[in-house]
Amino acid sequence: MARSLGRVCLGFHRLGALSSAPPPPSLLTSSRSVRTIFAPAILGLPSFFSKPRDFSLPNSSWGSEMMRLYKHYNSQCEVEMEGGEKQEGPWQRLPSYNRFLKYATGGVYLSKIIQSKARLFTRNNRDTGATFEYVLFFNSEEQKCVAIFQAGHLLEGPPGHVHGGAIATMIDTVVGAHANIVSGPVVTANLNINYRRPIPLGSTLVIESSLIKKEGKKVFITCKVTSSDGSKLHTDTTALFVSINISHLLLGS
Ligand SMILES: CCCCCCCC/C=C\CCCCCCCC(=O)SCCNC(=O)CCNC(=O)[C@H](O)C(C)(C)COP(=O)(O)OP(=O)(O)OC[C@H]1O[C@@H](n2cnc3c(N)ncnc32)[C@H](O)[C@@H]1OP(=O)(O)O
Repeated sequence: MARSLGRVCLGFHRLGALSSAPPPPSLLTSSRSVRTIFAPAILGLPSFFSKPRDFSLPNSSWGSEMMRLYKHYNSQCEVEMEGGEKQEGPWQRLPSYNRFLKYATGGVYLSKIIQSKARLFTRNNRDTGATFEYVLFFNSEEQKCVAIFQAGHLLEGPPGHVHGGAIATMIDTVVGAHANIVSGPVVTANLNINYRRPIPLGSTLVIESSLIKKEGKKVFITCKVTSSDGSKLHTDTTALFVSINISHLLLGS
């Protein structure tokens, strides 16, 4: 698949955090790169706006495995050419904010308080390291998405181990981001997870998704959760996403 296609932006995270009106649908499926779309000049924003926090950057709760894997993929986001010139590498780190679209209501009545306080489920804990610590990378040539995930102590299900719903949340996040990059706005229609081995709390995991096929409105993706060294398979998943019209989320149908 053409590389430019994979350089699809998730720029509306940023837009949603800063703008007072929903971005035009054309921006949501733009094929411009994350780096390009995030430039304040393109958004027409004055430079005095403070940047919203990007949760996918390292913080003090990240353990050595999390940091090792982060550096491994991050170092491949930009490569140095002969002569010292820098170029985009095979991987792209996807920034992550805690709200995509500030004024999306899903087409139903939401009170002003709910609208203003709504936050992305996986990015809503102020106690860093307690729940979902993760960073996503995308490789457009290989059509793969990889998340490095450190499972915090508040995600307990079976004693000492991660709750299956928390694992499903992370899988949905990775395959959802992947499907969105491939196809624009989508929702999960089916998520089929085989839980093979329990995951100890505090573990660092690699979640890797691969595109199987696109068929009209449908996107089929598979996903594996493994230990950080790849030696243990914790889950394998097949997922189906279906394209939606973004205006349904913004305005209702
Ligand atoms: C969300 C907006 C996008 C923003 C994403 C930003 C990404 C940012 C990056 C990262 C961060 C986080 C990322 C998180 C991601 C999380 C995603 C979620 O959790 S989404 C919430 C849970 N999902 C729902 O609530 C869906 C509820 N269901 C529906 O809305 C509908 O049922 C829908 C749209 C899935 C299907 O609606 P119909 O059935 O009216 O659509 P028809 O056009 O008839 O179906 C299209 C094709 O799909 C098949 N299909 C539909 N549902 C199926 C199913 N469950 N199993 C098998 N096939 C199914 C149908 O048979 C049809 O196939 P044929 O074209 O005829 O071949």
